[in-house]
Amino acid sequence: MARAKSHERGQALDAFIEAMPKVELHLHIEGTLEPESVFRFARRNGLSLDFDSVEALRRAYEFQNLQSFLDLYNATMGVLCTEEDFYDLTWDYLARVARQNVVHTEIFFDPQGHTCRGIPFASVVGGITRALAAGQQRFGISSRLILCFWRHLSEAEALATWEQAQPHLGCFAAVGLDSSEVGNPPEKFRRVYAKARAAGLKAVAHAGEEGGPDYIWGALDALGVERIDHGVRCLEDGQLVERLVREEIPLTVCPLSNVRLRVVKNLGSHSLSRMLALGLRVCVNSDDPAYFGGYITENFLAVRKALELVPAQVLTLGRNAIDASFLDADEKTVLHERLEAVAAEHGFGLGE
Ligand code: HPA
Ligand SMILES: [Zn+2]
Repeated sequence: MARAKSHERGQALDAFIEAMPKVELHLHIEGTLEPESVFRFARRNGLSLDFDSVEALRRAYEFQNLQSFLDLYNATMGVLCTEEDFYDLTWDYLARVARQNVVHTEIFFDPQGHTCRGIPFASVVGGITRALAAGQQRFGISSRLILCFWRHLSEAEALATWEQAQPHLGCFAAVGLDSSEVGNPPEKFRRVYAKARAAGLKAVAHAGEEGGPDYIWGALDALGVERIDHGVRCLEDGQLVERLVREEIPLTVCPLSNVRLRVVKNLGSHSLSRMLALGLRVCVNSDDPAYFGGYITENFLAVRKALELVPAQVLTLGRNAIDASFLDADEKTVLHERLEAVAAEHGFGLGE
């Protein structure tokens, strides 16, 4: 009887999760490259692949750690060649998450993964930004674009990328830092981040995914970031947790990614609930959904079930994402009102 009741409550919360207007803040657009699209882009660009079928490629989506994922991710993005490819990739993502009620998304892209193959910077940015504008028109999804530096490359290469970005600065809300974390600490990118912040961009960085708490301290102190991407390893350092809580630094947590990259053993042992209880500003995101088994709704549904989240926790995650976004205050107010309205319709009112 008690079990039936709790099953019903779970189902009601899942219905709310599906309907909830969602904000995504940690999404690599190249990580939305579904196996079918890898083949479609390869075909139209006359490229051959190391895999002879979509199924064979999907079977390769089995990772031991961050690096084994990055090796495949960096290789498959090689099918993206033309502005049209970047447009289609971004459009496909927006069309898919429109069905998941995503209302705002802040998207990373990795320019160095393309310019290193001779693809013009302008083709990459042009295709993505045209699709984002079309997505706003067609689906009402607002967006921001975040230029990421690959941290396994040198500081000089990041500075050269920053120079290439100059004609397009109006397209970017922020700079970010991704790729192989351990051995490539934030301090390596102090100067390029200083330039980006001086140009009026905001700053975020992946830190505390595979790297320890030092990488989070470094991102805050050397790079001046406003958000930490992942950040789950902050729990190993009480003083750091205190600071993140006190300074209200958002952490863009990606549960399915953490499982697939073996940052955590399984979802049931994920620290998301603990982080919420500590007052950390966590939100739920998909990272590289084509590779990790789910977009934002699947991430929410999976943690709801594995961690037995209650409505108040789901609402806090939704509210945190709105607050952590780079939208202005009026835009945030509108999204909060939309979220609370849908929550009320589902019987999960304010104060839950
Ligand atoms: O989760 C990630 N970590 C680091 N680099 C990445 N590039 C795409 N996804 C990731
Ligand atoms: Zn990421």
